[in-house]
Amino acid sequence: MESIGVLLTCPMYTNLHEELEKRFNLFKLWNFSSFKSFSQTHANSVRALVCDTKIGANANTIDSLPSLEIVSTYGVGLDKIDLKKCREKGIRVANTPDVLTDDVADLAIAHALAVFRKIPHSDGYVKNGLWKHSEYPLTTKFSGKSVGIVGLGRIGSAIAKRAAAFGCPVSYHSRSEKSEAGSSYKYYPNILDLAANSQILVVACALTEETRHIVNREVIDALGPKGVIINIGRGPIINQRELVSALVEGRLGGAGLDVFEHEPDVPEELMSLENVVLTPHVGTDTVETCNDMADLVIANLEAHFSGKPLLTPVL
Ligand SMILES: O=CC(=O)O
Repeated sequence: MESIGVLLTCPMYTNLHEELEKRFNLFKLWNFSSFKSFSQTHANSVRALVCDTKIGANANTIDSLPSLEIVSTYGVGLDKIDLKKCREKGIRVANTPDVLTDDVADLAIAHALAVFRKIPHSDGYVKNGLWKHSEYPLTTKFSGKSVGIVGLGRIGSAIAKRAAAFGCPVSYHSRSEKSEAGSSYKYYPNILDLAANSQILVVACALTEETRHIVNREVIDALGPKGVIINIGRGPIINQRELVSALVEGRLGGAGLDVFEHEPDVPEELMSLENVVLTPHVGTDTVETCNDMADLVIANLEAHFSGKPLLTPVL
């Protein structure tokens, strides 16, 4: 397959780059001054595109690559891929679900614990020598808090399982009631009712036109000044301006955020809040999971170019 042109949209994971380079004719977009300068010389050679959550495959990219057959994304989210365009042009799409579920769910729980028990803040307290002067103030219990999950897909379900193990009653909102959730988790057809009946709201749904800003001022106010929002999904699912003002004004109790509306920019107002825990979109970023994701990206490409069924097809 050495002659098959594969375009990598941005730096992802060194092992993935190396493994792709062994198997394909790999083009790294960031080695060119612009997409235009790349496509002027190499557009016809590209039969596959490997993208991620930072740089995906928009309509312009897809239209500029006349030989494109498959988009294999290093991640589960599809919000940076123009799926409609891929469908129209018969371009296959694959992602890396399942292998990353545990890590993202673990991080959601870690964020909840970090916010309620103020772990990063109390870590700073010890490291800055403040413990010698006074005891650390009391924090808030996480076990047993009611957890409302927005989106009970693979990741949302894994978070529900973990939250239940902490004795947290779990409810959820999604487009439709999930039969497999049975009587374990209460379903709210309306996100406002979910927020009003939860102490923690965990955002775990995909970003789509329907879910953009689904967590708005009303939802934040329904959660209230003791409520906590955890977001391991995508930044734009929450109206970030409203989230920041609710945190600054004390209308929301705290937040654990792995994703933001304009990554890597994070609102300055959040930096000094001790009830806010921030991580740089690292839900899937463990060595184990990144290796599994890289293997899956490659396995999907190899399956496609050998005429076999994709392992994890989206389209
Ligand atoms: O954000 C990470 C992913 O979509 O896999």
